[in-house]
Amino acid sequence: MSAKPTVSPMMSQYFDIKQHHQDKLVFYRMGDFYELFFDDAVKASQLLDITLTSRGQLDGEPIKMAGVPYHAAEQYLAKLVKLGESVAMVEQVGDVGASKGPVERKVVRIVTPGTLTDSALLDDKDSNRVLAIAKLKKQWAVAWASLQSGEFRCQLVHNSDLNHVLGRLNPAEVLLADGNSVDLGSYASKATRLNAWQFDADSGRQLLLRYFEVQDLHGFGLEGDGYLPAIAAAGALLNYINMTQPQMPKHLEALQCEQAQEYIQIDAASRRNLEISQTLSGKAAPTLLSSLDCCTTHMGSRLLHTWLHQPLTRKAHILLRQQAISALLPHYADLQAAFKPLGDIERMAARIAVGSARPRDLSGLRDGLRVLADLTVPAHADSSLLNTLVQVLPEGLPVAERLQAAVLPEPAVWLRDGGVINHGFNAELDELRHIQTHGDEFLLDLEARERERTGLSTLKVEFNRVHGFYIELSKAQAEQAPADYQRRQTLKNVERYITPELKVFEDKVMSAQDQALALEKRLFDELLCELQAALPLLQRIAKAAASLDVLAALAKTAATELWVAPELVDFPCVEIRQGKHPVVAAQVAQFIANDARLDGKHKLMLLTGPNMGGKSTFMRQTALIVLLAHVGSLVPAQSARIGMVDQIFTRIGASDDLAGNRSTFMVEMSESAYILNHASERSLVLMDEVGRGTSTFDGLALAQAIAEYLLQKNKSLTLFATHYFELTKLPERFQDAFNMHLNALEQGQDIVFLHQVEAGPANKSYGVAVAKLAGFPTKALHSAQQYLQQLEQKQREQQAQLGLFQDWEAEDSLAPQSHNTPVSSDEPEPYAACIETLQNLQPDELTPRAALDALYKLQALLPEV
Ligand SMILES: Nc1ncnc2c1ncn2[C@@H]1O[C@H](COP(=O)(O)OP(=O)(O)OP(=O)(O)O)[C@@H](O)[C@H]1O
Repeated sequence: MSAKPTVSPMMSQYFDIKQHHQDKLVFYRMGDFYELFFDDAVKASQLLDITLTSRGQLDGEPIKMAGVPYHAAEQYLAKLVKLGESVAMVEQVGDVGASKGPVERKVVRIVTPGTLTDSALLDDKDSNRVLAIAKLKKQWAVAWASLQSGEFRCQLVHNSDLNHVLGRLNPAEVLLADGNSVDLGSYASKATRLNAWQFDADSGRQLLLRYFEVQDLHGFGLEGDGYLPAIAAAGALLNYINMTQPQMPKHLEALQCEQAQEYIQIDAASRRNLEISQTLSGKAAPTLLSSLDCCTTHMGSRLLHTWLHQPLTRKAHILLRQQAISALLPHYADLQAAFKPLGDIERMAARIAVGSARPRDLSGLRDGLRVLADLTVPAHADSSLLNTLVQVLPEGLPVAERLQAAVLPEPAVWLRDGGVINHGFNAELDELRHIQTHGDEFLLDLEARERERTGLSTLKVEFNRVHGFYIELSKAQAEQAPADYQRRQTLKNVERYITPELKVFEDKVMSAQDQALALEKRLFDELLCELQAALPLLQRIAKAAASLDVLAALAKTAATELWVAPELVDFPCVEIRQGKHPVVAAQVAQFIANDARLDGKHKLMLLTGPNMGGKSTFMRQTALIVLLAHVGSLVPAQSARIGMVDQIFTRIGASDDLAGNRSTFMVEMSESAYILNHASERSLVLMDEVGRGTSTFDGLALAQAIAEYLLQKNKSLTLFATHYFELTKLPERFQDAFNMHLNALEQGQDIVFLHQVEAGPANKSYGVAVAKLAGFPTKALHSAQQYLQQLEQKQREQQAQLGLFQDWEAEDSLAPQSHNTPVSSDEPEPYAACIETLQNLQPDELTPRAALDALYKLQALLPEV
């Protein structure tokens, strides 16, 4: 498209627009359709499964074209943004009648995955964040925003921690400068590249100052050169939002700079492994979130998602939530019942902020604010958090009252239809409406009069949108129509007429109607402006309501499942009595509760037991209980004492990283390396069968080295599940390592899992029995059993030999000083002589001592052999 060929004026207009939006699909409005041309048309036809056709020609070649109807555009947009595409919406902005060439068109908004505001395009339970990554002189920072909640934050990060932050915030779109090479992992497909200049810190600062109308950024804690990358990221983000929206949203909160240590650090792989909000297979359920989400509102569900992904590190903050949940245990049902009629006031406020609110948003907001203002939550002496949240709610009453006066109880869906502004709100509107309502009386009167005048029984006075008012007569009576009836429309069975009197009336009503519609629109816009000024208040109320909703949901789970408040302590410790997995417990008929204990003297639990015995479930349940304790929730256990944790790491399961082109083993080793390099004494580490992605010896050696490193260097609290029985010897050398196992019963060839965690190592692996359970063909199973017996026999023999040698060596007086030193001071005998000596030994001379001596002599000779 570089050399512009001779093109039609319309195509020329299209090219002018397209050249500024090369990386987006351009939806070009043509009458009732949005049309896409050239490569955009090909791409859209593939992605949306719509017909690819052509419109006109360029240089003799047909111009490829695909189109979607205007009224159905939203569903196509939703599909495209889900696939990570961005779309520039081009509308006709000029006056069709007045323009000589093609009507003037402009990009009125850009729809991108992270900057959606249209409710039809958004997932109700997703926070839909857009995040920018900036790098200045080796220092990295991220800034993120949600146009739904108004959240606007930034954080300085280490390159290696980017992964944590992305996992925690799960942005729908990631902005970064062209040429900035960074490993986004699974977020690579969500990247939008911007020009490097858009990340200029000076321009960013100016933009932030203008947006927040402040003199400097001190108030945001962002002054000082160290924060330049954060300013650059926040500036680029603000600029991008501005670019994509029809008007700059007014509801972004004062920019907050977060500290990394505010939340437990959990890298993306560990989040996935714990199945916090997504199962390992990418589904939304069953997960921790899906099990706990009994929130009444969507904004509550979104906040719960955020809380679960951001376990707190400050004990005082955690205790505030814990106390609030405990205080709600007897009352959660009342609160949830009261919240039932509450809509998603957070999203209503967001649509007010971006100027896209519809009449029902205002009535919903009015009703929601009223519900909250009327809420009677008993004062809670035990929970300052509850008291603070509840106090915010009545603050919305003046806005609710204003909306009550301004908006009809059940306003129309679309403003363009009228019927939105309340009676008595504006005298002029009432007057115009009066003309219309009295019109009905006039029409009834006219109908009666005309019937009487003409004597025609089928005569009716009616109205439709296309033809306006008319008098209708049946075909049979049409001939008797008076002379002043002018024909307006002929249908199969009826004739329609207009009279001078009806025309005068129509003009009056129509103009009253047009005027009323225009006035309603103006009043609605004024109301939106008024509400925009109240946005900080609306957001505060929405946030308080969402928090109460989450606390009530967590209280409900805790009350129905009999969860307990964990005791939080300042030293590394996990002591869980009768703990349960919060998700699996609900899925199996009878879940077996188990104890878990890790502390300064019990740092590394070696967990053995049969496949399917419940090792992974037990490890994950321990981590999830620790995580829930830091969220402030009660936990599924009889009692729990949890030390404050800084990071949670998991190395569980085997999966290829196809996108990153890494093999299963490579993924396993990278994740293990990451853990060894980052885990601290206050970290919780879950290692599930490390080393199984390679040969037995390599795997065992690596697993052993990893366990020892964790014990000696990281000193983290570790759950280490393994099938290498050799590792169960570790406690002999390390006092703070200990063995536990999941037990099972063997019944003939079958196995019964008891799912009970007990002290000591497992004595068998039951692999073949599990294969039987899995439906192995009998023949294959039989071979496996035979191989197993052979291998076990071989191992027994080897161990017996080893035992024999060990016994011999234990006889101190007999043992040589060194294996490599011949026992006697004689010169080593030649190899053949040695063999001869051995061969010549009489049976009664063949004592262990004699055999050992001969062997040592042989060994000493080996280099020469
Ligand atoms: N405590 C428990 N009570 C009841 N059922 C359980 C319990 N723990 C696990 N299970 C059941 O056993 C199944 C297997 O558990 P899990 O995946 O934890 O075993 P595993 O020992 O890690 O197996 P593998 O070594 O093959 O990975 C679970 O899906 C669950 O249905």
